[in-house]
Amino acid sequence: MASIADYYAGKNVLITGATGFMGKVLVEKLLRSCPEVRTLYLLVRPKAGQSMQERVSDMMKCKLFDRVREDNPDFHQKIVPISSELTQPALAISPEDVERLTSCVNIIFHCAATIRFDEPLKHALQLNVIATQQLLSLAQQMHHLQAFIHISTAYANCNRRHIDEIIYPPPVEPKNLLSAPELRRPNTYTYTKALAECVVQRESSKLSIGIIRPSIVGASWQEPFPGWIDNFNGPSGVFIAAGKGILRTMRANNDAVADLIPVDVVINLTLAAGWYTAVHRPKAALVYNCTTGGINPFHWGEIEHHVMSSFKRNPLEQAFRRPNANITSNYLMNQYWVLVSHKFPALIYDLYLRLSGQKPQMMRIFNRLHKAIGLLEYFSSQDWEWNSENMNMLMSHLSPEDRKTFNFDVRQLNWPEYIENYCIGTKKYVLNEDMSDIPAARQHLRKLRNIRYTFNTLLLVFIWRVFIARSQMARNIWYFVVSLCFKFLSYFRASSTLTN
Ligand SMILES: CCCCCCCCCCCCCCCC(=O)SCCNC(=O)CCNC(=O)[C@H](O)C(C)(C)COP(=O)(O)OP(=O)(O)OC[C@H]1O[C@@H](n2cnc3c(N)ncnc32)[C@H](O)[C@@H]1OP(=O)(O)O
Ligand SMILES: NC(=O)C1=CN([C@@H]2O[C@H](COP(=O)(O)OP(=O)(O)OC[C@H]3O[C@@H](n4cnc5c(N)ncnc54)[C@H](OP(=O)(O)O)[C@@H]3O)[C@@H](O)[C@H]2O)C=CC1
Repeated sequence: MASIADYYAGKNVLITGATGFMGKVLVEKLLRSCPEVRTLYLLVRPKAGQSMQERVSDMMKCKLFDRVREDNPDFHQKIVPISSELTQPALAISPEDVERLTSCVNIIFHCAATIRFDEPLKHALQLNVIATQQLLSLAQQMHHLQAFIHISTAYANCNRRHIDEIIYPPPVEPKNLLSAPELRRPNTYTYTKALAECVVQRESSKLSIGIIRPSIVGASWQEPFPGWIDNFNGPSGVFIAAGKGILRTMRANNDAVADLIPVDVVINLTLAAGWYTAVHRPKAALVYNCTTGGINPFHWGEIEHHVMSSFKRNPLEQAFRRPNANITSNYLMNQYWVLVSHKFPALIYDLYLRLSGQKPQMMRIFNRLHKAIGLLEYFSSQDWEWNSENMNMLMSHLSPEDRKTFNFDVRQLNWPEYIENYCIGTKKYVLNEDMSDIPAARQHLRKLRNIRYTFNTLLLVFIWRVFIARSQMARNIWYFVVSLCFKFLSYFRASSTLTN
């Protein structure tokens, strides 16, 4: 049977969401590991004053593409951007482009979505559900289509604790969408992704379909290099906030499984699923839960430990305080620490800014942080069990060579090493900080530690003085402790003179 790279040779691939985090990694891996692929058609919209061509050429200049550039400096010739706004009727693709796509596309990867948890329901439905439906209609007009791969999320059915690789009944009948009385999901994102799965499944008698359900997608594990990440989504923003010493507390369950999955693992599985769907043409849509928890579990408490230790060794520049975040599942405890470790220092710092004639900003930053972590806590406070039989089945169909090139065997993942590279990745690729500045960043942390020691000592002395002045008992304790110290010191001196 043809290897994965052999299968993609000469194929025309259509990708939505190629400018996003996962889409970029998909484009890069296809170009690097399937160098004979014919053309990648990317559905892109103009954005922020840039045309779609400018956006795609900027994307190809990014460091992620360094290895591809080395192997094939002309790789951009394989990329054809197609103008498309997915929320518009017929995806706003011109008739000429429709003609072109329907005549040649062999495989579709549908990655585009809004992943914001606070997206207004109407827009989330428009993009995650209705655009998916429209893309499926376009797919049905394609004469040579062999597979349609839809990227969903492992949390589409987060109202269940155990999640099989099946499509569950939708939270509401998709055609009654806008009159739905309640979400029955923590946010509009998971709700609309569940509906999208249902919409996709309904076309599975007409198309060969695969559905990939990744859990929390994190930085790359191995490819194209360890630690690549380019956004603040999910845990990345939390890690950065903790590394900067801003985030000191968060509600999470230490013992719950932290189901992170590296982006390169998801993309390798996606490409392998594309190959399997096209070659084996399964009768029903196959769902692949792409998770780590059941195979190589790691917990939020362990993540906290390794993130803190990594940022102490490789500090971020200009940290607000020394990294020292603690997670707790106790609501009251968390509220206490929010008050003491977030709001109080923010208040003092803003006061300092005001007094020095600058604009106060710390409280505003903390309010935004609290909004963001408030939306994530649902996922860090409980755990789920995902069945991953289809992932194992797919692995068993790969040749030994493909298992190496398209590795998605997370049993080999060494978590402490992965988290270290992840934290360094946020520093290098999200914050664009230079590794050569680490000695200065360490020096800054030492300065912060000394400020904290001085502040704590002054505070202690102040409290003690106030206490001693008011209570006879406190004075007695004080004299007792001081005389004990003197006795201990003189005993220590005497014994050291004797031994000399
Ligand atoms: C050590 C501790 C260990 C414990 C650690 C526990 C981790 C527990 C993770 C669970 C994770 C579950 C994940 C579910 C699994 C999916 O299904 S994955 C899909 C994941 N989707 C997301 O993560 C999206 C969540 N984000 C959102 O919904 C919105 O961004 C938020 C959080 C509501 C914020 O909205 P907003 O205030 O309007 O801000 P937004 O426009 O997004 O961004 C404004 C600016 O802030 C930046 N920013 C955004 N978010 C952040 C952030 N978190 N921090 C800093 N800056 C940020 C943006 O880059 C942007 O910068 P500029 O472009 O203005 O320069
Ligand atoms: N990140 C994660 O942790 C997880 C992600 N997923 C799923 O993986 C997929 C990719 O996620 P990720 O890469 O992280 O998301 P990103 O937000 O990074 O990328 C989203 C992509 O969709 C495109 N897009 C959004 N709106 C439109 C529109 N109206 N018209 C055309 N294109 C549009 C964006 O284009 P533009 O650049 O123009 O905005 C971008 O390319 C999604 O389906 C998501 O649900 C699943 C589980 C976890």
